[in-house]
Amino acid sequence: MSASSDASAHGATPQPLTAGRSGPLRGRFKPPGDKSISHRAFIFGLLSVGVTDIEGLLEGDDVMRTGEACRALGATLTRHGPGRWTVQGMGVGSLLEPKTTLDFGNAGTGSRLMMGVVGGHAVTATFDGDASLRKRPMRRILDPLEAMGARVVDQAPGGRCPIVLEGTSEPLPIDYETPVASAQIKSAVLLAGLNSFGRTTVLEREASRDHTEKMLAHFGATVHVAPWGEHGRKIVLEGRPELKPRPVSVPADPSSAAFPMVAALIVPGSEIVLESVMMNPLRTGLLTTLLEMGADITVDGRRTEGGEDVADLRIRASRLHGVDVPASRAPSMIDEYPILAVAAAFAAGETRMRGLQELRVKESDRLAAVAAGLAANGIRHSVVGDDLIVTGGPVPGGGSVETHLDHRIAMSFLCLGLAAERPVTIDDEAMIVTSFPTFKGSMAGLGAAFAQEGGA
Ligand SMILES: O=C(O)C1=C[C@@H](OP(=O)(O)O)[C@@H](O)[C@H](O)C1
Ligand SMILES: C=C(OP(=O)(O)O)C(=O)O
Repeated sequence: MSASSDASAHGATPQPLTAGRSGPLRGRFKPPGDKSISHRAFIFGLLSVGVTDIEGLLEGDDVMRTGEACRALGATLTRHGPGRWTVQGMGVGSLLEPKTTLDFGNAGTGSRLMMGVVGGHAVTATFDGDASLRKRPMRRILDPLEAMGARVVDQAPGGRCPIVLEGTSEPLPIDYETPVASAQIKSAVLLAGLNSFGRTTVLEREASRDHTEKMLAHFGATVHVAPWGEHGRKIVLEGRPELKPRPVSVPADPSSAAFPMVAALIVPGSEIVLESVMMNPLRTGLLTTLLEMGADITVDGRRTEGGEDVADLRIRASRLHGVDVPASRAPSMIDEYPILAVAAAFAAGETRMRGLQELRVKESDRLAAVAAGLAANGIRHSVVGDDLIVTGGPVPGGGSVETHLDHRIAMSFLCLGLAAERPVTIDDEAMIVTSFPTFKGSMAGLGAAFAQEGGA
């Protein structure tokens, strides 16, 4: 049960990749489907009776692992074309016991949301994943699930995967205040609460992404969301709804859009358009921050697609300046700090990113991984408590970056290399498939080519 070393933890030879100085980026494309909504599309398909149609699904490894888990719990998943899937569901209360371990690979969201599903059903399942997932804290999910009546049969030290979870056929309705702003904790509790005879309440001090609440309502559950405290929310779910299949159209992922967006800002002469990017206000913290930094980004054609606001973003290379990013903004851009640090490296003056403690428990310790990557490339920075401070200026580059099985570290430092003085190499590109499998092709379409080792 011990974690293997990072470099070979996905069972394959590491694949280094190098990014050198690029000419101007030009062109337009629609980033891939949102990862959060794609996981949930499969899960809500499983929990509905009948056939759910999905379009625009992100076919990244993380989401495919969730799909496999849905199959193991009884759903029939069929692919009809790129991003087009149907799920023949089982319904709340009617899941099958999985015969094999649910292997979630690199996926925190998939594993944690599915723990909620299993915890609220009369099934026992084993949860596991790669060396990165095995390091991530799961007590934050298991604690509320135990309060609802689920039982942890086995767990690795510190409440980590592999975990054997025995769910309950009648989860107790609870009122639960999440200890950190986390859509994964909130979602696990709500998904477990679906099979409860009572009302499940989740309280969060800072609002986190609200895709689960929106999709619960879309699939026919009764869910009330109200403001709570200064920035928080109270979510109340009535248990035992019969979820009805509803079509899901997955909008483009703002967390994936972030990479070409920052690349276009820092590579001189660039001008690109990113089409139909989701503008859910609980996901747009990076856009807000980049605009404050002086980014030339125009938001055109605001419209609604699949229940979410979307827009086309026109991004032109810009002279950025440093800003102070408040901790209260973190939930709306939690996955975007590595690429914001890259933007900050090219901005005049200091950028202070406050309150990044949750970055320490992502696919890697992102605070440490970003700091190491900045150091390797000659960028002035410091970590003070949970704040990251980056001082922009000429970016020497020339560094080798350890990605620690973290897709966002990999893509961020490749983008850095496109505008640095010397090429930047990452130790392994393999994890990029978890969230943005078409990253290299999309970037190449804009004119940014990366080179395998020896081919630079
Ligand atoms: O619910 C989700 O889909 C996600 C929630 C966030 O995690 P936390 O809830 O742990 O902050 C985020 O980092 C992750 O990429 C996706
Ligand atoms: C944190 C992330 O994902 P997850 O928690 O699902 O592994 C991410 O995609 O940046």
